[in-house]
Amino acid sequence: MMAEPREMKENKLWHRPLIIFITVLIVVGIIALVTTAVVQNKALPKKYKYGIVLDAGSSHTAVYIYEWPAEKENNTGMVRQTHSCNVKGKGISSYAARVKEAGMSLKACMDEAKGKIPVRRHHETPVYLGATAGMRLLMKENETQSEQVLSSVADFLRGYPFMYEGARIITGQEEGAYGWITVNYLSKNFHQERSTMGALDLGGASTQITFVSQLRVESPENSLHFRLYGNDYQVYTHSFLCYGKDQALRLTLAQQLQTGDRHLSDPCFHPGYQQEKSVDRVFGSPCVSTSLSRPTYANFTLNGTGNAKLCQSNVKRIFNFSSCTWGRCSFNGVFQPPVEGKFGAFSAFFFVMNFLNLTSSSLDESKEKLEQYCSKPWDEVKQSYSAIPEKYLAEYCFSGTYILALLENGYSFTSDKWRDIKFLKKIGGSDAGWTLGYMLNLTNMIPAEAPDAPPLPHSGYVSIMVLFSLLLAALLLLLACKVFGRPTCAQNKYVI
Ligand SMILES: O=P(O)(O)OP(=O)(O)OP(=O)(O)OC[C@H]1O[C@@H](n2cnc3c(O)ncnc32)[C@H](O)[C@@H]1O
Ligand SMILES: [Ca+2]
Repeated sequence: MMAEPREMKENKLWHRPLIIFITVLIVVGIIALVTTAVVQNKALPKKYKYGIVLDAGSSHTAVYIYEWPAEKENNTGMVRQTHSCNVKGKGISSYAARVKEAGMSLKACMDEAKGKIPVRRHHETPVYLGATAGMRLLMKENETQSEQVLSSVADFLRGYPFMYEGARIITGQEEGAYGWITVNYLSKNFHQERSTMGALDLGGASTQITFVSQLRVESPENSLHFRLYGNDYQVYTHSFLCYGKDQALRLTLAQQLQTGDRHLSDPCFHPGYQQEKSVDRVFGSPCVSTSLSRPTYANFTLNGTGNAKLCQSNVKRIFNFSSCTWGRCSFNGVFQPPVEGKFGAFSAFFFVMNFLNLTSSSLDESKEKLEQYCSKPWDEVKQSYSAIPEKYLAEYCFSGTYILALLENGYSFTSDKWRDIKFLKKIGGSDAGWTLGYMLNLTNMIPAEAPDAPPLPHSGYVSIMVLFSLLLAALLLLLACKVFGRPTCAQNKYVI
């Protein structure tokens, strides 16, 4: 080995601290880089937000509590139902004659909501009340009473520590649209290219049908346009007031009472079923056409005969198929394009079809099973289902027949299209219904454009940062070795 010239040796001596300094600087830099990346991207402790929606239906009121992670509120599918409470008693429209009590009827469920939502979130939790067909009917009958009922519930809700956001009657169009948004949001159908699902809702006083139609929606009142998460949707919707299952029963009974006989043989009720009913209950409804003549007697006796075929022909009479001024109609002169795609059928569609065990039957099978069920003697039925309230039990034969007639004859779900209907109550733990869609819309949680997603998941981002930092360190060390030629660098030790 040749001796190094003296000058070179001196130069290398001052190199040592410089190299150490640079190396320390690089190491500190890398540590800072990695730490920043980790701290910056560390999953923050989840902060939840809450929302309350009261569904003031014709038959009853339900209170729903929703929850979502605050930082992800614009992502589809993040909001979920955490709690629901059924208000005891009937719907708010039944308080027309004692309006002061309407608000108080909500107390138990609202107190429960107070306990379910963390106290520190109360003041920022919005509360919405939406009333549907029962209140729409009361509004027609007696506007003052309907306003009084609404102000009674509004005043009561204002007394809670939540953020009161209004109590109003929603339109049938809104009810259909928000039901459609709910089922598709919960099914995560607004993602990219997934096709949407139609929504079928059967209440006590109205029923809604909503679906995406490729065919032009001829009537403007049935046409909705949405841009959600970057996609455009042309949606058909219609709400039939008076065609919920309770009002449909009244319409059917009123038709049958036209014979003038106080003894009504009704094929929609089980053989052996007998009940004294009030004429006023039937004809007092604003749904019962004034063109029908009202019997002079106060009560009539309903005798069940249990014949689903006859029941079906009675039920069909409440639909008017004779006039249509559009290209095609469902019934009562209402425009409807042919049904398209899959459908989710919820509320009473589910309660009834689930009870009758028809949720996965074909149309023909459903008709057959229903005939058998309706023909069962009432005593036998009562014995077999002693846990079910008589009010519901007595009406399943009628309700099942009505549902089949509405879907097949009303909306034209043929045997092959029948398979596209899924009877459901919940989707991933949240109830199907208009309430979630209503809240998502009012809190601006459904953006028109898709939110920017981070290009990498958190773990991937950190891994890449660490890998690149190490690579950078190795390169810099190598560079340092080349430049300063220290003996610590393996190859250089022998070269120099
Ligand atoms: O939409 P609107 O028309 O305002 O009415 P609603 O919201 O009160 O209607 P629901 O979906 O709550 O209920 C629809 C109907 O189903 C009935 N119902 C509820 N639970 C039921 C069950 O378990 N079995 C049978 N019927 C049921 C209820 O009495 C109504 O007649
Ligand atoms: Ca409803």
